[in-house]
Amino acid sequence: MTETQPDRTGSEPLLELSGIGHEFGGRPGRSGVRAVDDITLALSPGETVGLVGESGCGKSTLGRIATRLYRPTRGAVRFEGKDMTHKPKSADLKAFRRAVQMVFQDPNGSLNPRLPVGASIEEPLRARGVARAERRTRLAEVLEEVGLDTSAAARYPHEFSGGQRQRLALARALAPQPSVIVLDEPTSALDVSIQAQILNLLQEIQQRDRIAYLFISHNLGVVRHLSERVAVMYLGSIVELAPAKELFEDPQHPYSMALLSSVLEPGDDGAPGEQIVLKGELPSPSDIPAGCPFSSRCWLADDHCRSERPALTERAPGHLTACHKPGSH
Ligand SMILES: Nc1ncnc2c1ncn2[C@@H]1O[C@H](COP(=O)(O)OP(=O)(O)OP(=O)(O)O)[C@@H](O)[C@H]1O
Repeated sequence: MTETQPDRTGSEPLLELSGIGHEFGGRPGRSGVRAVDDITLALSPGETVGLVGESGCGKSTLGRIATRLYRPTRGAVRFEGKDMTHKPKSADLKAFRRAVQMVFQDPNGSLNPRLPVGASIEEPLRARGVARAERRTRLAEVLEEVGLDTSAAARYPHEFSGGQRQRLALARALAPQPSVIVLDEPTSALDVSIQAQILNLLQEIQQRDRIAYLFISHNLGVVRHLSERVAVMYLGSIVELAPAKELFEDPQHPYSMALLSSVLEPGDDGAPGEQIVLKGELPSPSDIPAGCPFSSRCWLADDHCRSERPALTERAPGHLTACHKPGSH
């Protein structure tokens, strides 16, 4: 799709993904798993964009492409207007790697079990040649920012609880003073009460430092609470992108309606909303249906839907839907 993404703040987007496609295991003459298919999405300073969709729809792959942990098979990642995909200048790529960080569901991936956590948090700074004294100052600052005592730096990962370890992973991501953090299910492995603490912390940090978040989560309630905009993914594509409130109150794509029906609030009459149970299996990403990818499970689908893929189109300000029959029930 080619639409320019609406910008909440009116400022230049910080991070732009345009026409991103990604295949795993493709070989010349043989297509592989199409994990991400033609995604365009932009993040502005200080905003949170939620990314939701069933397991396997490509959320993590897109998150990894946004941080350039993966190089996309197609399309471009731009940071502050500069292309980071096709032979970027090494100074630009270095600035990008500092400014765009990722926090994973499992904090253990960011913390070396054999090193005191302070060393793991300082590591991204050391890699950039930041002097020792400055690293130490920054380490103390980020530990304080995530609500831990500076004495934590000398202890080892196994000495901390799961919630504390996620605070430490966040401290490591914050150390280089990023402007974007991709959060991939950052609280899913934690107890509910600890989840709330980490989510509050993320909000505090964002308000203070104006960091943009790409927030990947299965927890629709949390996504609604944290995000300004939400993108709904199905089989590697964005099928709907809208301001969070609008999406949750009035989803236009049948897939969004089904997905969000699990968290519907009671209607005006107090009766619970109707839950939509999708029929059929999620197709394999290596065998995406012709026409609309959702047509094989959509109760509204007709021949047109099965033959022509609907483009993601802006139908109301900031509200884009890829459906031939948006808003139909
Ligand atoms: N390294 C890989 N090699 C091959 N296929 C992969 C790889 N990583 C992901 N995939 C496939 O790409 C598709 C998208 O996976 P991805 O992990 O991005 O989805 P997801 O929406 O993040 O899922 P979940 O919510 O379960 O984390 C899936 O079909 C998955 O099996």
